[in-house]
Amino acid sequence: MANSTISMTNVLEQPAARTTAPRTAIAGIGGYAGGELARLLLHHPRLRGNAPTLLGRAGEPESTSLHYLEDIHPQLAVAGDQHAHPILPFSWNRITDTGTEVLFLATPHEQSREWVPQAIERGIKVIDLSGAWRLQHHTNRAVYKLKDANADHAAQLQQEAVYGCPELHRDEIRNARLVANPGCYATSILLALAPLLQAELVDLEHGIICDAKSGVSGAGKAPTAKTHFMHAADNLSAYAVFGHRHTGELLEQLHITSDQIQFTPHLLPIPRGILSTIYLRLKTKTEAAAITTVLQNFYQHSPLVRLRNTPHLPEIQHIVRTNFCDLGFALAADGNRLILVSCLDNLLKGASGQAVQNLNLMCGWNEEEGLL
Ligand SMILES: NC(=O)C1=CN([C@@H]2O[C@H](COP(=O)(O)OP(=O)(O)OC[C@H]3O[C@@H](n4cnc5c(N)ncnc54)[C@H](OP(=O)(O)O)[C@@H]3O)[C@@H](O)[C@H]2O)C=CC1
Ligand SMILES: CC(=O)N[C@@H](CCC(=O)OP(=O)(O)O)C(=O)O
Repeated sequence: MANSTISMTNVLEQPAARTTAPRTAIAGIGGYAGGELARLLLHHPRLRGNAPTLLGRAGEPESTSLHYLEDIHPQLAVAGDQHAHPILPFSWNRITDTGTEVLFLATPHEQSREWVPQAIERGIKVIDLSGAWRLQHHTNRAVYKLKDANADHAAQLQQEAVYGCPELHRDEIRNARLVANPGCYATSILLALAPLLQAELVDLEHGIICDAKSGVSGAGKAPTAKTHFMHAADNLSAYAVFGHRHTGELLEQLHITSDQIQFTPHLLPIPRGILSTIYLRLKTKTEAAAITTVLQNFYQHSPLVRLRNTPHLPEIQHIVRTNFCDLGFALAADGNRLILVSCLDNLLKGASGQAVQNLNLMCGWNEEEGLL
């Protein structure tokens, strides 16, 4: 996909909407993203009476005490029923016995890399929230140090994997067997930049700077020295400078080179939310109204992208616990220097909400169903 052909796959042929909902399953249910996925699927209007199968790690003994969703994610408890949603150990027999048609993997990259081929072999579609299948170029993927049991099969599947950003790849997602859900930072930056690059407005000679900040849940539930309260609280720190693994997603999806973009993530002392501030120069002096028109046209059929009217800019408090990405911009008086601000909830539009948006597309439903 060249810059000039970043697709606005908005209103092209839709497959017939499924009238019967697919059976779904979630692996990695104990994690932050898995918990949000469970919440969204349990309340999805198309999945009433058709709850997802909730899966823990493989081989867990059936008798451990944490066997109900309510135990791990008490916010999802049902009044009067402490055992509404059992969690089962992951097993392929269980997945096939329950008739699972779509498997969500909210698991670490290495585990997703291993399980995706096994699911596809069984005729099960996968929406993978990890980074395992997002990158087509092996040089970009090398950062994950992934190992494949069958390298040829993995290479074929890799080519088939669709990058699950609905605003960029709607049509491909509708017909996909394997959707690689985007990274959270990558989603926020891609949604801001794609319209302007498609319109060929950006002066790439001057380069683009992406200064992004994320809440701590982006790092998952296992605490580390960096995410420990004593390090993260009352603090703001840059990390993975010139080396964050989402850079590859930006390069591949925007068709730019590493010398044309600099991306620095920061850890914000809040639980969730990402704010990306993106600095660039335009090729020619441009009116703010022209930028607005480019964004409005690009997102006219994208119900989960909200454009803020200049001079208002997106803020984390307006997107937390929503499935939206909010976009806004400010143009300098010279008509040349542009600052874009993009904001989303890393666990929702940056992960689980986007995964459900992809499920909706795969089922021929409106992409915002269950997400507003
Ligand atoms: N957090 C975020 O903002 C985002 C996360 N993602 C991606 O989504 C995925 C899940 O992230 P997140 O929820 O934050 O991570 P968490 O660390 O919070 O949860 C990971 C889950 O995976 C389970 N798990 C770990 N190892 C295995 C294994 N070998 N087999 C089966 N299950 C395993 C854990 O089990 P247990 O409960 O037993 O520990 C846990 O339930 C990751 O790939 C992450 O990169 C993507 C976008 C944003
Ligand atoms: C704050 C924080 O640590 N954020 C995570 C990104 C979360 C994300 O999008 O995850 P994946 O690409 O792993 O799926 C990080 O920078 O590694």
